[in-house]
Amino acid sequence: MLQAMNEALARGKKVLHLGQVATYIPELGKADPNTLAIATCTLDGKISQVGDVDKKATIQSISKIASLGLAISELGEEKVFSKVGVDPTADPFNSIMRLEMRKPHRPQNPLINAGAIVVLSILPYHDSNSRFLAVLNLVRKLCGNEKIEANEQVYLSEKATSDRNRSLAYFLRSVGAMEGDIEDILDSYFHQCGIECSVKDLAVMGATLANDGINPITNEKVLSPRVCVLIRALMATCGLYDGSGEFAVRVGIPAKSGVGGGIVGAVPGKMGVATLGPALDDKGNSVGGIEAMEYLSEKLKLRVL
Ligand SMILES: NC(=O)CC[C@H](N)C(=O)O
Repeated sequence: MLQAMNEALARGKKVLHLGQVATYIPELGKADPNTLAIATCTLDGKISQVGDVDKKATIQSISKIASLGLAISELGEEKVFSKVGVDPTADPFNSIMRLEMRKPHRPQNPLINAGAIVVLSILPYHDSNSRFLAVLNLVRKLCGNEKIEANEQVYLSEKATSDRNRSLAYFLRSVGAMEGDIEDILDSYFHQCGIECSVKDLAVMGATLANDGINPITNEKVLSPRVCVLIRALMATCGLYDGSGEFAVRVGIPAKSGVGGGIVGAVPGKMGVATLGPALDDKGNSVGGIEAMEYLSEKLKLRVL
């Protein structure tokens, strides 16, 4: 295992120069583009990790898995998927265009920004902080790490600059696709995107999703098997936005990326696999992470798609 991971790391490091760290959230611009780490967690709880494993990064869009899991668990799939669709998009994660063009004006899936914001708006909590704490609690359980916290600088940096997400949310409310206090809903969105994890945390999250909701480290039942089936299907089709098709062809594992540089993969019945490398391609996905996962998937025969 470790040998294959070290080879994957070397492959990934070779392409880091092709990517750039996200700068549209100013704090993310401080990340070191030359770092890359890989971790795996098997369903019998064995963790392996290589590379810059001490680095942490904010999970950004990976948090959308947790808020979706929470929403389906608390409200049921029928209610959630009456507000957001389950179809992939060929548009960037923060695109506005199709929200106006498509009728009804419903975000195409819960893993693009518009969809994730709508999902947060229907969660049965009364304010930003209680919504955020529920998502944080679920991330901690998925990762089996009670010490996970948000990086307040990254959260506040996004909050201070996120005109695009504000535009999405106010537009959605204007067409009746969501209700509520937009600034309060967005505050919990920015806060959950700022949750900070190590590559090991992400590998355990992937393993919990691969294990139908039972965390292989803590043995806690975190999500139901049905919720995990839905999340994995959406990861496979929408997890890397407009890069999802290419990722399915190259890697073949249900996965979710974030602009902090993380990618979480869930190989059903086998393992979680994660990478952390903040140099991103033009779709906001980790260049080194994709390259490393492609190698590892081939070498360890992890492909399921
Ligand atoms: N792709 C991402 O990780 C996007 C998340 C980020 N917080 C945003 O809304 O822009």
